[in-house]
Amino acid sequence: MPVVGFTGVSKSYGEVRALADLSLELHPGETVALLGPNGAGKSTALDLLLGLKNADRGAVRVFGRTPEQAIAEGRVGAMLQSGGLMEEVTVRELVGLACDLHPRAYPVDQVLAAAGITDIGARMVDKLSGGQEQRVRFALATAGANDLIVLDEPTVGMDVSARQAFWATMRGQVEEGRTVLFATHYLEEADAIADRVLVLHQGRLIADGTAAEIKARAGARRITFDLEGTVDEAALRALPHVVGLEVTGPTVRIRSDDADATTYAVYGLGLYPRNLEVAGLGLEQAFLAITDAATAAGASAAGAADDEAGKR
Ligand SMILES: Nc1ncnc2c1ncn2[C@@H]1O[C@H](COP(=O)(O)OP(=O)(O)OP(=O)(O)O)[C@@H](O)[C@H]1O
Repeated sequence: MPVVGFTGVSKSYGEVRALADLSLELHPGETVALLGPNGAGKSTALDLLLGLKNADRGAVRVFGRTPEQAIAEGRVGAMLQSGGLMEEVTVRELVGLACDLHPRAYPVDQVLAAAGITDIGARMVDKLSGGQEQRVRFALATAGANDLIVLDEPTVGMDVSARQAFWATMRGQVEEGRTVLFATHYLEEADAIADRVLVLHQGRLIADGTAAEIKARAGARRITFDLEGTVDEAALRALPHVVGLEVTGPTVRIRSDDADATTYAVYGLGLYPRNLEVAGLGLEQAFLAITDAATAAGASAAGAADDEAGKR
């Protein structure tokens, strides 16, 4: 049974369509990054998964149950961006409360230690720095033995060492067999941590695979070299497998989905490229390439629809 199942899920806020016919499954033990530009629908998807909002159409299942049932059974822990922490309590009291409420709670001291906040246990919650507050949220999400942990931009506001400690703790959770789903704008985190990456764009799933697969799909490699004399952009653009071209003075940057064939063809033009480098695209560049292509496809589909409407 999948840990999470979205089947044909749509959700709108008035005129704004946040999710459009979204279907996906998460499997036990996966660490999944949910990526997408601002407004892509990530938080909406997580809110539906946690039963905080209802879908207009389609079904959301968590361990084969409704989100509310799965949460009531203590199978899901969540760390969200929104919502303030309770005031006028200490960190230890707040985490203790979360442990009291959890059907499968860990001892408070263990939760505090795992989140790296033992030393601020006596501090009032409303006196914390942004990064400390994030760690407290993390402690609340891991107060008990959850099978699924859902994190919305978990490391925002954390410094470098807090981030490293956070992900080390999460790795420990995954090693114990938990499934982790996290939304993020930090693509290097997705690349380093996730074994599966989902890309949402305008409420639709436009990519689903390992980071390596997504990089490969995005037009894979970047070829950079310098040329002497005038650069014939049209000739370079017409080379086989070129999916992007950028020329700055003597420097040519080509994005190619077959770097070997493109490089061979550069020599075939009788050119002598200097300082030649071939490098893989990073996940960030791949993400931009995929989402830009989806935006362009959406715009041309809208344009075609307008043309059709114009003909009528
Ligand atoms: N309560 C709401 N009322 C009206 N529109 C909303 C509401 N919540 C979200 N939206 C809209 O729905 C769309 C999806 O929003 P959502 O917050 O799910 O995106 P996101 O991918 O999490 O974005 P971000 O990366 O900026 O956090 C956006 O266009 C947003 O403006």
